Amino acid sequence: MTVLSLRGATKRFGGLVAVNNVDFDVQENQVVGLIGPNGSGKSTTLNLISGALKPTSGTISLHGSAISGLRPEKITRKGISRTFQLVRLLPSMSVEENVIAGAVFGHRRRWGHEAHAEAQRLLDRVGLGGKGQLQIGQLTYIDTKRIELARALASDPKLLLLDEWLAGLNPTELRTGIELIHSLRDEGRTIILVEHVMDAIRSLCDACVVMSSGSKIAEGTPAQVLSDPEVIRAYLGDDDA
Ligand SMILES: Nc1ncnc2c1ncn2[C@@H]1O[C@H](COP(=O)(O)OP(=O)(O)OP(=O)(O)O)[C@@H](O)[C@H]1O
Repeated sequence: MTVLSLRGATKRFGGLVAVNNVDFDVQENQVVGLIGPNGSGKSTTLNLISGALKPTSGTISLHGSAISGLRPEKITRKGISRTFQLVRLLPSMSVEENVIAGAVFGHRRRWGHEAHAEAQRLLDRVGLGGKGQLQIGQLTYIDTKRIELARALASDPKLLLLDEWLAGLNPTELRTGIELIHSLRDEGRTIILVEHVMDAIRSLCDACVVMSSGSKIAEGTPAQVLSDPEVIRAYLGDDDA
């Protein structure tokens, strides 16, 4: 079953076309990698899906209903939740309170004791068990990424958007992170990940969409797209061509 469809999705910033007429579908329970060189439009595409930005033209549908143009909180309530490339947390709140904020405002809204219990479960899940009472400023970078994931999961999303969530992790943490994403898929979630870590793309993704200069240039399994000459050219640049 198709969870998400982009048709002609386009975003202009003045004269710059950051996302140019992009089409792709994401099937239920798939992990889809959105890859491409720096500045190719991946984060902007995630922003169009999550509602942080409105498309200039084109349509984005969730389970067949258009969501393009809806406000981000409406889209979250419909079951899409995300992490940000630059971690965004509420610095004056504790770790647990940040996760509870996700539960209160999300798709599946929880309050009081239920929100607290769920926050504890999610903190355990992402490897932050016992750290719920710490302040955000006391955490390492990696732990802030873990909280972002717990906060995104607190709304019980059907579709999870991960924007370079694995960036900056050391090899051991990367293995743990990849296992964590696998386990999220195993519990029935659909995931789109923007990622530069190719080992993660190879081991996690059922399908990849490759972008370059705002356009989709390839689509297929990781093995297919990563051996596609146009994709290799886009990553390496045309200088040696
Ligand atoms: N708010 C904005 N205003 C103007 N230009 C923008 C804005 N956001 C992104 N851009 C431009 O749109 C293009 C695509 O940027 P985007 O961040 O989507 O690329 P990306 O593929 O996610 O890159 P990276 O891998 O470096 O994160 C870039 O040229 C960028 O400078």
